[in-house]
Amino acid sequence: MTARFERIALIGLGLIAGSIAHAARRGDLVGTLVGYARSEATRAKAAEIGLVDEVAATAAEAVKEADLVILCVPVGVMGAVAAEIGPHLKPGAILSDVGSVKQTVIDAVAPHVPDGVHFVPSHPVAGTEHSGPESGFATLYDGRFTLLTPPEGTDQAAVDHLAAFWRGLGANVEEMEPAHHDLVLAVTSHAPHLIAYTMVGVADDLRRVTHSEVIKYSAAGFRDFTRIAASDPTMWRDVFLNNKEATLEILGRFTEELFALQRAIRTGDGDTLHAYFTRTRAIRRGIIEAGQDTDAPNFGRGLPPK
Ligand SMILES: NC(=O)C1=CN([C@@H]2O[C@H](COP(=O)(O)OP(=O)(O)OC[C@H]3O[C@@H](n4cnc5c(N)ncnc54)[C@H](O)[C@@H]3O)[C@@H](O)[C@H]2O)C=CC1
Ligand SMILES: O=C(O)C(=O)Cc1ccc(O)cc1
Repeated sequence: MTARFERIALIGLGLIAGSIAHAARRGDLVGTLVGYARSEATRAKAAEIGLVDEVAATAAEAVKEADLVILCVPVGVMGAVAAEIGPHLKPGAILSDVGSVKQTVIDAVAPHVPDGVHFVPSHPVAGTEHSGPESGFATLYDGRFTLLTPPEGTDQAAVDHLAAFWRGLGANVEEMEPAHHDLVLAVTSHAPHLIAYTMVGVADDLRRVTHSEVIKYSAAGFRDFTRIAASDPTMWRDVFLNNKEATLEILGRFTEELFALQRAIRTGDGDTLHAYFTRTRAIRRGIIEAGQDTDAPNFGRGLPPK
């Protein structure tokens, strides 16, 4: 199965599209890259830095003749963009997206996909807190997962072609049910982002009492929170509004556990705290042992011998 496409259109030209462009060129996976973004300033910047071969004046213009179209816009506007480009998609083309939420995106996009166009939703589980056309880089997807969530009955050749493309970009590819994807991501990404936003907000409130000490004495954990809390506000507003149920479910459980630990602290119940932290430490070690933390210093080598 070839991983290459002759003409790829990227709608939205930020971190994720930019990284696809760089990685596709690195892997010689594309003939011509065409791009479109809503703002004139973003289109001008993309043209200036040569992010794509052609910058189109409209989304409809961008997708004409493209064999692969990838929607790289915030989750909340996927449906509107699909409505705009739907009538202009080439028969036989693959339409995909990179949204962090899958079920609502599928519900919003699918009605605008004409017969003969194959809709294969995807989610690269890789990113940074940066956004915009200059933030992309070729290695973003290396060794990371991209999850494909094709609706039932999707053309298998189209799924295989898109999977081969993502592998060419450096990713490991797996398929998942959309609703399951949204629950998993609520636990591993969406709820943690909300917690980071909250923690940084609390620290900012405290700063008025402690002056600059909150920033000055930030330990590594809090610095990571500030990095995550610097992520794009539009993108994350849309993630929460579109993965409402799963995120609320996980946050409900989170607050219950938090209350239990709060109580253990108040009552001096060290056994509960120690048992809890022992369990969570084992989870982290399990991730490293399975070789699944590509950022860990010992990635791929497991834990040092005991
Ligand atoms: N940032 C991250 O770490 C990750 C983001 N994603 C998903 O990827 C998508 C894009 O995110 P980023 O590249 O980070 O965002 P970004 O903010 O860097 O880029 C978004 C782009 O979409 C354009 N845009 C916004 N509304 C538009 C519209 N109505 N029509 C045309 N263009 C429009 C903007 O001009 C910008 O070029 C989002 O759906 C996000 O959930 C997925 C994985 C990781
Ligand atoms: O920067 C981080 O720590 C991230 O968590 C990146 C990220 C953000 C959104 C996604 O849907 C997937 C990955």
